[in-house]
Amino acid sequence: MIIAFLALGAFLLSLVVYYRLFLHPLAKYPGPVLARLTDWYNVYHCFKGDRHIDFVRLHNRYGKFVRYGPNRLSINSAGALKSIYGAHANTKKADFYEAMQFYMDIPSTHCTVEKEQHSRKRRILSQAFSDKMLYAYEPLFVKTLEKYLTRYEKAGDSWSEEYDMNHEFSLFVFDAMGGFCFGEPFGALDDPKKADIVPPTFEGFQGLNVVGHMHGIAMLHLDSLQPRLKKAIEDYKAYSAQLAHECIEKSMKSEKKDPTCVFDVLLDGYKQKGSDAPSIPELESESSLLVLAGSDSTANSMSNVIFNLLNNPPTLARLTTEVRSKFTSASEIRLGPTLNECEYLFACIDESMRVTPVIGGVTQRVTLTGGIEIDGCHIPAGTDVGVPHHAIMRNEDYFEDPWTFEPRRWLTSENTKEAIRTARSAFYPLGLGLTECIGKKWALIEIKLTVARMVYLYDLELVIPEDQKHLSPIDRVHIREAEATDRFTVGSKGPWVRFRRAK
Ligand code: HEM
Repeated sequence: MIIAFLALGAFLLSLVVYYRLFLHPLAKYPGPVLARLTDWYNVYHCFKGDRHIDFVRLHNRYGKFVRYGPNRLSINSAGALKSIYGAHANTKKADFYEAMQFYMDIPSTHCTVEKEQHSRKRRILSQAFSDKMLYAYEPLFVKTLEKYLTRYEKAGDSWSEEYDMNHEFSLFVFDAMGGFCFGEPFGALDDPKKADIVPPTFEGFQGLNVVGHMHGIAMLHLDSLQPRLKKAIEDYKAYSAQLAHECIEKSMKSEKKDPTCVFDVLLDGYKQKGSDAPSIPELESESSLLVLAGSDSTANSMSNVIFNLLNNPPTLARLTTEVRSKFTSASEIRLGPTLNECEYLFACIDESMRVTPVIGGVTQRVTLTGGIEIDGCHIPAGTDVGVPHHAIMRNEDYFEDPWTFEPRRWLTSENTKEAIRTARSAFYPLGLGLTECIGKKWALIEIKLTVARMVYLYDLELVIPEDQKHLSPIDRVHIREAEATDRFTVGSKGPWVRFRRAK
């Protein structure tokens, strides 16, 4: 009897193997055999946290189209960006995003898959991200930034101790997100324990990346084998719900007329009780999304900018000259025309987001009825598709010397219009279309103000480990990337930096 069962099992398994390798609609696309057979390939790399590197490896080996799961395609081309994420793309978010349903009662905007529901949630959220509101949030951000930058004052004219900039920016951005979302910094700069919720939450999210690729893991409760996943997400859910509640209570009692943080705007919508008004559980869900979506991505982007600048001293020198010549005091560095004239600053930030992107893997979409065309290939309905951030932004079809940090590639005065247009067509750090990063303008404001003030006030020196001193800047990028962990956003370590008062 047992032998009959085993034989039947082996027969069915061989049918699945045969179908997936030879008859499946994606059978003609190349990829590792294991990935063409099973999503355990993805589960393994999500656990390992190296998807950002793996997609680069896969595309180097297999070319533009890679089948990285039985029903998943990664496509390394600008044409794919448009077909998959463009405003009129015949796609929606893939069921990867529904993994959150196992842990949260109400999906946030980011995890809402159905297009209509997503656009309703996004409409509500976007009121808080208008240009007018971003100006209203700036004063509190600047206050937090000023406080943060005093940390390095004590060094005076000699070099300070070394600081781990990833840790430094994590504390600062977490505080800034408190102000941005709830009108009050969380206090992590004074008491780093206040940010203790952050590291386990990101470990939890690495687990969520795993479940996203194989819902069966949560359905069969195998996720309890990774206790940190459930516990971290539950702790974070309780934490963010409490933040939302405190903010709602405060706002109900407050006489404040003009909104000064995201929650003020969302609560205005709630109080008006219109047909589109968000409910309290929805507000809680959005609050959990915003703090997370805005913290790790921005802190890592900031530490990457500082790493790239210090890893390429001539770029730091040029940026320092630009910033110190445009402003006569750090307090002048605010939003406005003078900041907008700092074109090299903007180019450095774009270039850093290109050469060291902070979103790993691919952001997955599924093709709808009728499928889509990508670069002349028909992709059938129901296929999970995406463009890998780390591969496309280092693709030499779009970027000359793709691994070199070269901000001049973005300057119209120093590159041809054609080269810039080609580079822009594959530039994708903040997403695209109707699901692009809703916080993108705010993120760029935070990074610009922070980097400009930092290089205005301080000279910075990179602490290079002894065994890396002989390496080229590009080698150091590879090392940084290999040491980073992809848990949807890519968390890097360092750089370690010394400060002294600007000379
Ligand atoms: C440099 C920092 C940032 C980067 C690189 C970044 C990148 C991205 C990307 C690529 C997406 C699309 C993700 C996907 O399709 O799954 C996204 C979505 C999102 N981001 Fe950001 N982000 C950053 C900062 C922020 C900030 C500061 C906020 C808010 C305060 C924010 C809020 C969001 C939200 C709410 C979504 C979901 C949008 C939707 O589903 O419609 N992000 N972000």
